[in-house]
Amino acid sequence: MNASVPAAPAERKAVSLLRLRAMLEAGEKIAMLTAYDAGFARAADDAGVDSLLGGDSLGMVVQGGSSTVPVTLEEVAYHVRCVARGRRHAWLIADLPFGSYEESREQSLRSSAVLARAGAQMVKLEGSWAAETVRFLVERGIVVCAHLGLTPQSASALGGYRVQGRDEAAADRLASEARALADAGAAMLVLELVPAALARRVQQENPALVVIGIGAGGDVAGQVLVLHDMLGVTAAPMPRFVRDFGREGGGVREAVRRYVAAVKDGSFPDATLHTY
Ligand SMILES: Nc1nc(=O)c2c([nH]1)NC[C@@H]1CN(c3ccc(C(=O)N[C@@H](CCC(=O)O)C(=O)O)cc3)CN21
Ligand SMILES: CC(C)C(=O)C(=O)O
Ligand SMILES: [Mg+2]
Repeated sequence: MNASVPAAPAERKAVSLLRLRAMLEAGEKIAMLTAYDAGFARAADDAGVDSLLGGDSLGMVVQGGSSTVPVTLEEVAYHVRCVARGRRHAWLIADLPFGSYEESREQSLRSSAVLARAGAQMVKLEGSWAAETVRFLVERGIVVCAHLGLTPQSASALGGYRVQGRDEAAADRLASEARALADAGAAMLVLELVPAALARRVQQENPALVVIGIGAGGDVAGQVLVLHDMLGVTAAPMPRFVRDFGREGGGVREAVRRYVAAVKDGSFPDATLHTY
């Protein structure tokens, strides 16, 4: 017997959709980050993130572009394949990039299959118009996340990276779009850059929908940030909803641990600093 040998750590189970729903029900906040390669995916997974998103934000933070619009399905699939090799526990989501799902339901299924083969467990698509596409995908066994509010693939049409759903009519419209997407079978919804009160309303009106906020306040199931932003890699100016978790040092795993802890204990996002 060797008293200095520590007990084996409790087995950490892979995060499933059921687990995410149970977290929502229990009020345990979900911590999500983007990831683009195996090394950072493993680091973030080790540090306890619940979910990883292979985001089309790769067009900005990896490729150095100024929008997500030029990103292709093949590029997302490449990065998701890398992330899938690094991930161990986190629920893996992949963005359907601009032009890969809008043409037809058939196109959306073909593109989703490419991402599923790359290792994605769920695909995410932007847009208030997408309920019928979501229904079609869900009926065929794809797990779908919708994305409303600031939808970067249509930022030009929205007038730039601006807060969405500010006035009452726009808020009501967004709330009914969220309901339609949930009714169509979306299991998750990313709400980006909307007032905290609107995000809270959407979560309350759709109690089984896992609502993940980014610049949407804290009264939702969980949070997502772009990895490069929360590590302090992205050059200023950053959106106001970002906090640099790398500033206190200790490396990537420590920074991600601080993010996960802050999401779980409700100290991120801060109601005055990070919400609109
Ligand atoms: N690195 C990076 N981080 C992101 O969060 C991100 C991307 N890239 N690319 C895709 C979209 C674009 N995003 C953005 C980009 C800029 C603002 C921004 O400048 N917002 C201002 C003003 C908003 C307003 O008041 O209307 C802010 O202060 O937050 C917000 C979201 C979020 N997404
Ligand atoms: C910021 C998140 C929600 C995203 O869609 C991305 O990183 O592409
Ligand atoms: Mg995206």
